[in-house]
Amino acid sequence: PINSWGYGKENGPSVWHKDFPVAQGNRQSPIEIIPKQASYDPSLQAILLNYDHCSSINISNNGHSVVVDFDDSDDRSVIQGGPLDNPYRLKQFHFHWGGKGCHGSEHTVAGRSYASELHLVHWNAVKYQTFGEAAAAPDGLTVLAIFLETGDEHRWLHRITDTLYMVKFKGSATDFKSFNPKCLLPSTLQYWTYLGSLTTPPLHESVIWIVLKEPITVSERQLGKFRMLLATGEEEDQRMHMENNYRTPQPLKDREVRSSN
Ligand SMILES: Cc1ccnc(S(N)(=O)=O)n1
Ligand SMILES: [Zn+2]
Repeated sequence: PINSWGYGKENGPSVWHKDFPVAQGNRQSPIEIIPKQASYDPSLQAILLNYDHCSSINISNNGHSVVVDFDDSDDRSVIQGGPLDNPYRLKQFHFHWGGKGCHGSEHTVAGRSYASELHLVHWNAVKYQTFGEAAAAPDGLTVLAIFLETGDEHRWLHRITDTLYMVKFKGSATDFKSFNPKCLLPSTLQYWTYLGSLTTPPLHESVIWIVLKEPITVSERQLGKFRMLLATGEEEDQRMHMENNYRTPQPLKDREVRSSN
């Protein structure tokens, strides 16, 4: 059935096109970013994140990733500037990661992949009434992508990794209030931007991607806690760890990648 997609051999990215033909479309994500081929665009503005009154609601395991949802009933948490024509509201953030070693990110940079990638998903509430409507529109969403590399412990990520045991099973959720994702940003907000898609089904071609150049550093121990999450529910007897939940780079086709600097 259409909702059984995953990252396994039988239901992974190589067969998603059967249920979601747009998987073979002209603006799919992720992509390999080749810095030397990106064009510096002086008209690109700085990214502005107004997350100060953000209100996270809960953290949950949807079987594909771990997701922190936000109250998007008003413009309290928005991203603006950069390539965007208007503010976009923060809806949720989630992660993609590997099994071990340095694979796990979705976007790659000149062939190099990172251990993980954080996606902050925002929607255009100026032009569209609901997230669902925006998710189907070519300028409906913007996702801020942040690379995670392994090294020293991240001083704030523990607030997330310490709760992961409570959402071990697919379908589990727990309260997760007043978490401001600004603490997960790198020190500079230089970025690449291009037009792409959701990287998981339904793969809608509705995302203005903003990929930060500077990764954040997390420890192997912190990353290991993500790998303890299960892609299976508490009632299922075949336990499957949630790891390698990333799609590999898709054809760039007729797109350009712009650089902020
Ligand atoms: C909300 C949502 C759904 C599907 N895929 C994504 S992603 N991985 O492109 O950010 N986000
Ligand atoms: Zn994602």
